[in-house]
Amino acid sequence: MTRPTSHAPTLSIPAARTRASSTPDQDQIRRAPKVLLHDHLDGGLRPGTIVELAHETGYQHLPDSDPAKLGTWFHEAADSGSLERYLETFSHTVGVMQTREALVRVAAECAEDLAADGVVYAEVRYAPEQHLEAGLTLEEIIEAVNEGFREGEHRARDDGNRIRVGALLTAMRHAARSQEIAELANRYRDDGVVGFDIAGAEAGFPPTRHLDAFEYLKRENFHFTIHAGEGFGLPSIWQALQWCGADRLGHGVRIIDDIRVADDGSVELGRLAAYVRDKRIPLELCPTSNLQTGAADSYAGHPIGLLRRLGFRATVNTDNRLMSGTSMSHEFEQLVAAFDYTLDDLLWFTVNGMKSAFIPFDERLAMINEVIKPGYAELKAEWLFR
Ligand SMILES: O=c1[nH]cnc2c1ncn2[C@@H]1O[C@H](CO)[C@@H](O)[C@H]1O
Ligand SMILES: [Zn+2]
Repeated sequence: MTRPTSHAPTLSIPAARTRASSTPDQDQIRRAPKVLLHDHLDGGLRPGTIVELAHETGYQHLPDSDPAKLGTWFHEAADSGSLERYLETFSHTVGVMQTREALVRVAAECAEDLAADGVVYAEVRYAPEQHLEAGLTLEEIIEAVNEGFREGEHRARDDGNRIRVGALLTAMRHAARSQEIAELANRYRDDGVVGFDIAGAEAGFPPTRHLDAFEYLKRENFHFTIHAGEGFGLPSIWQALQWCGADRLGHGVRIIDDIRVADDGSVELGRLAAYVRDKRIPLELCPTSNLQTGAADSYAGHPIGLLRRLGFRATVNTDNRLMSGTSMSHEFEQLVAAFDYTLDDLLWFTVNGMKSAFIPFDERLAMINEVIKPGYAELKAEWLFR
């Protein structure tokens, strides 16, 4: 009697696991479904569009009229190490975004560009009060941007890319229009606007200056995020959460100041950091932008590595694609290079982003289960067909 030869079928299992979770390449990162919660409309224009709009609208102050050189100018000027100087560059983008046509175009191209980069859900913010110079009303501005987003979504679909874009209305923290902008955000909540934000220089302009606006939004059961913990540290984060009641933190990267890592590698969270982690407060982290404004030194040294390990609700974002010469794919590429992240890590950040979005829960869940997870599952199986 011959005994059947025994094979070792388990051999292929660890190999499959290793390959499925190996380092994603550039093309996979681009095709991976991505979620973007923190992107400024006036920080993401195509350089060629700025040049054309400047010509059409008579804007005379551009530092360069060659699109490639202009793109480089933005990147270099924003690379100053200071948030205040970084923000000065916005005068040129805001300068060419003063007409209805310009706003529609910029918003449409924004949606198209994000979709081409594999972003499936984005919340894009801008400050309506900065687009009043040529006589548009705040309502006309909001409607023009909404129209542009819808147009961009359609054009993306024609190109085979699916994206959904919601607007966040920002009030400038040095100004005094936050109540008015908050009311407008609430008024347009069923028409393209998903939340509210404050932005601009942080030091010297604490979020409590705008407490009325935040309390109003809370009474209306609406959503808001607050730029905090970028140009200023823990007190700003604390106010944003405990006085103003922010749903998310724009950046929030300086929460790292409340985390102590001992020489033996043990980690201790201060009360605020523990609150942020335990209450699952989403952090809209923007690595490249932080390098430019001095909030972090290098990708490898960026707090996102530790925050991810500690299980904070960390999300990855672009902030300003033009000023930072970045995209969601570029942010992910840098993190993969710095932290050796796998597709599973990128999926984790993406699901965190979608969980933290301001659209209804059932829609977030459907995005996660029907778009994001299947997208990553497909990428993870690709090695089988190579
Ligand atoms: O990272 C940032 N921190 C604070 N403010 C910002 C940042 N990026 C852009 N803005 C400001 O937000 C306005 C509306 O989009 C921009 O005009 C810019 O002044
Ligand atoms: Zn920002």
